[in-house]
Amino acid sequence: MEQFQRVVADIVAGKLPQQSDNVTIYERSFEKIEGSNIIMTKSGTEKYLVVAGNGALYNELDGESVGDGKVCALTHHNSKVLNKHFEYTKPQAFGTEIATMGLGDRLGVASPGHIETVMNRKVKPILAQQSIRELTLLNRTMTDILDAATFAVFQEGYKDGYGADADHIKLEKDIEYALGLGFSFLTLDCSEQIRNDIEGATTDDIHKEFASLPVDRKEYYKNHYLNKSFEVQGLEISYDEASLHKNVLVYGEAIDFMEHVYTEYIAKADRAIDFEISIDETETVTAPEAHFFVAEELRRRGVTVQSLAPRFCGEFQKGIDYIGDINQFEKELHEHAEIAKYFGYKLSIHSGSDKFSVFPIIGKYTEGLLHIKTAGTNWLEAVRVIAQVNPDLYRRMHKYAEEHFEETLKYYHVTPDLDSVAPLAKTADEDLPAYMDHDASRQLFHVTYGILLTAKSSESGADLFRTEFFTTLMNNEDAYRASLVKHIGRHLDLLGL
Ligand SMILES: O=C(O)[C@@H](O)[C@H](O)[C@H](O)C(=O)CO
Repeated sequence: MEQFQRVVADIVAGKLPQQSDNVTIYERSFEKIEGSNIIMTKSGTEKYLVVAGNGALYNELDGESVGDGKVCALTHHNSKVLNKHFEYTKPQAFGTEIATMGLGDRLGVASPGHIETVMNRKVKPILAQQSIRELTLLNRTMTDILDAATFAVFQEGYKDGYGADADHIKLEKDIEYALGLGFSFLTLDCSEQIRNDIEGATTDDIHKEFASLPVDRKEYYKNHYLNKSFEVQGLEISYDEASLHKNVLVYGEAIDFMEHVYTEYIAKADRAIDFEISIDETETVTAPEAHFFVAEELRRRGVTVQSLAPRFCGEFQKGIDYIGDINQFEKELHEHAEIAKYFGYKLSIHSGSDKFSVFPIIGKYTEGLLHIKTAGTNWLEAVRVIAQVNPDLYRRMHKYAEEHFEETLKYYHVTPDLDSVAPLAKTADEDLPAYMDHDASRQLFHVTYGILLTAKSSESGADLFRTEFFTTLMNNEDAYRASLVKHIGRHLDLLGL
């Protein structure tokens, strides 16, 4: 810890420490608060808070004494101390007044680049966003992602607000846990309650099942929807008996679940929560009239949502551009955007990474009433950096990903043409980064992140890639930051944000 002597001496004197060969100084983090001076630093590949003085902040941070100061690891305890003393390091809800972007960070090191990307733009960052699926595949916790966001915001001196999305939550215990941790955004995944089987049912079967519903339910739906017309910005929406019965059966249980969660958790929360309904991860494409039916039912039941994610026509596969008829997509996206505006919530786009061909359409019709989610693409930019600076590591990861790809298909729906991937053995080192520009190799890495970052040697039990991956990335932090600023910046430019 001797390398911190000068840093400590400088902040004891209230001076911004000078950069040195051994210690990187994150100048925007420097804070002087009630008798304590503090700054974020990095030595080697590890980051530390360096604090001096005699205030509460100094006394409450856990760290190793160096001179008249302390050098503090980025622990959960120290994250909560920062939250206590610096309000801007805590996540917040944004409502529907400004566009928001989910910037899922599977590594816990992307947020500084994300913060730089969104500065001075018409969008707020949801820096902490990981689904239960991602957390499970990476052996990470919700606390880990909140801590990573807290330290990144402090490091960057970013005081314009960020969010934390407990993403694709299905279980009430996870809702309680996430809200208790301080998450500001809850994405309720209703895929378990949506009746995909109705899609293939015969009209007679649908009528019979509808007829079996309680009389009062049937009367309610008939009175409010049957042969009724709703006009949404020129879009005429109506429900005959067949379409009403189908929507009631497909979405009825899901809407009950949404109402329950809103009533029991969101409405009772002690702070504003951005509540998102996710019906995107289902086989059933959300027709505009189905979107309206769900939204109108939520309105009738007094449920307020800040965003809703339909399942769009075509395919929003991970890490690659839109697949489908762009003209049909434009027609339906326009209708979905008008429905969202009619009810006053943001249209949410999941798997929003890399959908460059449809971003102008999305930006045109949502007009900023938009939430767009990315995650895996930020991991792929890290893989790109590895390919650039550590070709041997890239080659070993690429080979392992190819060997284990099939295992990921139980978690993700991707259909890469792996035969189109250039043979690794025939690819020169300088051409390795180009794999991140090819759809199939992008998807190969996109969905094998968990396998790669938790892979262990069968002999020694040591991790195969993780340690070297993070060491390489932390030794090339600026390259990763620049890659994110360029790639996510391209997303926002095309969205008009
Ligand atoms: O991979 C995941 O589970 C998440 O990134 C999830 O897909 C997220 O909701 C998303 O859509 C990010 O693009």
